[in-house]
This record gives sequence, structure tokens and C-alpha cells, in this order.
Amino acid sequence: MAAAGGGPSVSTPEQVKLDKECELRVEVSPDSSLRLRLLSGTAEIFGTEIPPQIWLSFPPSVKFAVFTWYGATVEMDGATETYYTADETPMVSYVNVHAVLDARRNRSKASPSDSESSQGPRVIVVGPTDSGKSTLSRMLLSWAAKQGWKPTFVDLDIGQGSITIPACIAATPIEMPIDPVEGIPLEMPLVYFYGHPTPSANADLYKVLVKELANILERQFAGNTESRAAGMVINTMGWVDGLGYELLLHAIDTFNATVVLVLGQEKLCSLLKDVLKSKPNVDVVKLQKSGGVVSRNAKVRQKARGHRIREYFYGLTNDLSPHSNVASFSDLTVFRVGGGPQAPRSALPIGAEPAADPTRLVQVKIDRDLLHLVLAVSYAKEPNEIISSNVAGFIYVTDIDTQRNKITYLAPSAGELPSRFLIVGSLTWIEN
Ligand SMILES: Nc1ncnc2c1ncn2[C@@H]1O[C@H](COP(=O)(O)OP(=O)(O)OP(=O)(O)O)[C@@H](O)[C@H]1O
Repeated sequence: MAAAGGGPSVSTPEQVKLDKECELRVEVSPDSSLRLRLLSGTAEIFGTEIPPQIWLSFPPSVKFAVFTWYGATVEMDGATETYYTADETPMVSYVNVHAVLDARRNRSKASPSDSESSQGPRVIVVGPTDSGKSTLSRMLLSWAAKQGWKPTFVDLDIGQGSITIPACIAATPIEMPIDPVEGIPLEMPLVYFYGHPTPSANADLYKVLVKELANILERQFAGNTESRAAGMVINTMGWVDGLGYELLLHAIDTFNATVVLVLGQEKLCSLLKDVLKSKPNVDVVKLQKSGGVVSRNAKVRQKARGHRIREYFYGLTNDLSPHSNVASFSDLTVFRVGGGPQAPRSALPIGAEPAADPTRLVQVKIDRDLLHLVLAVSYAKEPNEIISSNVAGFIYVTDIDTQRNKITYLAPSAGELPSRFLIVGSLTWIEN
């Protein structure tokens, strides 16, 4: 049961004592940051242990929980929207899943590297929006990293992903427990740009990119027994009906998932159990949603997407300095994937509607329509490699001068872009 805490806001430092297996749930004020430190005992934030006595500074609006297995006292300083302690959490069931995965990783490590059993668990976390998928993924990854594994995190959530900016799917190895404030390290993620924050914009393209990502990871695993044994944790979108469900099945199949963790929905769990019963090597496990998961409406989600883009360019605490660069139109080539009809109407039988080819590459004229869009810089060497190539990073178009044929854009660093090939979708951002 959730117990009321010290009130909705903290202004002076306040100490909170937590009993064993309890958690302190905090929503930081939207207007200011909050500091928190561990005074005694041991505690973790989403699977990562908090160091004793060191103040951690959480940015505005962040929602998190401090959980303790054996009891702890923490101190908070700053403003919160709300905070309370809870003694009912699903953490024991989550850590039990971790223990099973850990045993599987050990078995895989002990198997000959060419046998099928050398592949560690491939876990996919599914469930409706706001069921705690990202949070559970994070815990499983951090607990595994704490044991010395380097599992691969795959994020297929193009709306609220946690590896890079929205409208992308991405993967990255997790070598250390995930920092409670900074989140997933951004060193060298493998990123594919889908271009839209919703899969219905071009579901076929989404599937193609999921397949590309899975193929690359498969190749990497073939040459790396350590990451192969550590396996992967795959986070998914919260759309679980209709097309969303179809895309979930596609992801389970494409990544050859061996464990499907279903959060917070009986119906989805029983549907998946039924459809996957022909695959004896796939376990479908239902897990309880945490009462601490905070629901976010469409407006909040959109705002969160804007924050992620800002964070990409400026850093979590404004610690990065992006550069404003100017290029001639002729230096860059912009493509859209899936644009335009496949064949002109005149070439079709009477009455037939032209169908859009979802993976057709269309060169886009550089004009003011690109203003305020976020574009991906492709690693492709040739245009025909664009769909199958991952991206180096992103730029944000801040000005288009059609008189001088110049484009001004924000990029993480100064200098020439790693490639002249850019991809545009519908991802916009208004910098403020
Ligand atoms: N136990 C908890 N206490 C406090 N906040 C929590 C807890 N668990 C999750 N949250 C917060 O709730 C929000 C939603 O959780 P999360 O992102 O894991 O859900 P999700 O199912 O992945 O959402 P989406 O459907 O958007 O992908 C996040 O801000 C997260 O930090």
C-alpha cells in the first residue's frame, strides 16, 4: 500500500526513512531541480545502487523511485510535485526474473561458442503505454551490468525511447549500471532513423529498420561470445492493439526473442501465450505493473520528445555546445523514405489508386518546408544504401535562405558533416 510521505513538496532538506523492500516515489517539480542523497543503508534507483553521501541532482519533471532491499535513509533538498513512500512494489518478482536470466547467461557462457545454447536470453518487454516497460528494461540491464555482463539494450520505442532522440530505433551495449540521473550512455549507439514518432506513418519502413538492426546485432553476436551470452533486453512501444500488436509480433520474431515479459495487461499476455505456444523456446511471463509508474498524456509525451531533442544538442544540464553551421544547398542531398506514389495515375488501370511505396527513396528539394525539422545524417556512401544504413547523428534546420541557396543548421559539433546524405521525416522541434 502507498503511504503518504512528507507532503507534496520539499523546500528545506528533508530526511525520509525507508523500511526494507519499500520505495520512495518522487516527481520533481516542473520548475526546479531536486537534490537527493543516501544518508545510511543501501538503496537503488531503477536497479543502480546510489553511492552513499553524494548529492544526486535530478532535473525538473523527472519521476523516479528510490528502492531499498534492506532499509535506508535518504535526504531530499529542493521542490517536488509529489513524493510518497510505498511498501507494495513488484520488485521481488522483477529481481526473480533477473535471477533466472542470470542463470541462463551463465549456462550460455559455459556452452561451446558455436552451439545455439551459447546465445544468452533475448528478453523483450511489452505492455501498454505507461506500464513501466522502460523502467523494467533499465533495471534488468543495470542488475546484469552489476554482475559484470554487458547486455545489449535495444529500444524500439520511437515515441519515448531512451537511447537517442525520438523517431529512431537504436541499440547499445550496457557496460555499467545505468546512471540514475544521466540515463543510458550515449557513446556509440547503433541508430536507425525512422523519421516519425508514430509507427502508423510508415509501418513497413519501421519493420524494415527493425530487421536491419536485428541483422547487424546478429552479426555482432556471432563474433563476440561475451555479448552473445549476455543477451539483449528489448524495450517496445506502448501500442499493443491492431497494428501495434502486429509490430510486437514482428519484433519478437525478428529478434528471436526467448523471453517475453508482459507488463500490466492480462489480455495481451494471454494473446501472446496463445500465439507463441508453437515456439517452446519462448517463455511468456506476466509481470505486475508497479503502482509508481506515472501516466503521461499526449501533451506530456510530446513535451518529453522535445526535451530529448534538446538534450541531444545541449546536454542534460546544458553542458554541450552545439554549433550553428551554414552549408550551400549543393553540399547536401536530402531524402525522404516512402514519399510519393509508386506509379503515376496515368500508368494505372482505370479506377486504381496509386499506392505509396513505403521504402521508396525520394530526393527532397531543399526549401523552407525543411525549417524546424530534425534531419538524420546517414552513414550511407551511396543513396541506395540509405535505408540499410545507420545514422551518424542529427541536425536541426534553423534557417533556409532561398535567395543565397544556403541552409543554416544546428549540429552537435562544428565542421563538415560526416556525410552529405540527409534523411527527413516528420520530426519537428521548436527550440526555446
Ligand atoms: N516505481 C516508480 N516510482 C516512480 N516513478 C516511476 C516508477 N516506475 C516508473 N516510474 C516513472 O513513470 C514513468 C513511466 O514509466 P516508463 O517510462 O517505464 O513506462 P513505459 O511503459 O516505458 O512508457 P511508454 O509506454 O511511454 O514507453 C517514467 O517517468 C518513470 O520514471
